[in-house]
Amino acid sequence: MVERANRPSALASAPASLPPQPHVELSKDEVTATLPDKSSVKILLHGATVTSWKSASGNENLFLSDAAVLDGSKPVRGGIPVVFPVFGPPPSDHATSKLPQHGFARSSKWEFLGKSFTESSGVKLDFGLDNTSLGEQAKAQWPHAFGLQYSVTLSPGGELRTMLNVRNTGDSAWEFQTLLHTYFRIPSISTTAITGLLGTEYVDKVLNASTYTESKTALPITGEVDRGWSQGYRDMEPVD
Ligand SMILES: O=P(O)(O)OC[C@H]1O[C@@H](O)[C@H](O)[C@@H](O)[C@@H]1O
Repeated sequence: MVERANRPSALASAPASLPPQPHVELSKDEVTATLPDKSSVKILLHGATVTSWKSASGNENLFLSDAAVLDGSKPVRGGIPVVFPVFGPPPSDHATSKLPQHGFARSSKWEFLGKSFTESSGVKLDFGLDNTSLGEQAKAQWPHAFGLQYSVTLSPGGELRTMLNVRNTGDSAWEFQTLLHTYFRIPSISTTAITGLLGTEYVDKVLNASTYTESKTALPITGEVDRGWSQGYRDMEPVD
């Protein structure tokens, strides 16, 4: 055998093992992703509702009612319901008027479009819903062509990002409202207050839907509160 002058050197040996990867599990009804640091997220295909978001310590960040129904027969009470194409009860003189409160996205079965690993060693889970996959009732109540893509990204350290992309895939314009209606879990309601609302106007649904101006720097929650703040929030954050 003749020895070649420019014989390629042997490839550097592959690392013994890859660093730990995010683990994604898909069942008939839900998708669960767990990162190597043990932070995790769980999404029900019904409504693409995030029902659990845990930090690496195992701490749950979302509230899910003990009475929540997860079999697809009702919207989920808790987690992050996706509100589309109308928020609240639809106005009677609007194209959404026949829809149920908060629209149909939270009551529809979404498709899991796939997972991708992010540069920061996190994982992005994509879900889709379009008019062709809606139930007959919803199609009749809101006959527009649309495509929704909802991305839920979990990053090391347990940071969660959610992004909803709305496309009009038809020929005529339509109006919509949307909201990621997040239910945060808090350690104790009696030690929680909301800051950043001083001077802003709100509609109080508990008090005949009248409009008021917030007069407190830190708003404690001492009873039932159901309010919609229509102005921009200023550094709003719950404190305890
Ligand atoms: O009971 P639903 O339809 O899930 O809505 C939950 C809540 O949604 C909020 O946006 C409304 O202000 C509340 O009045 C309502 O209770």
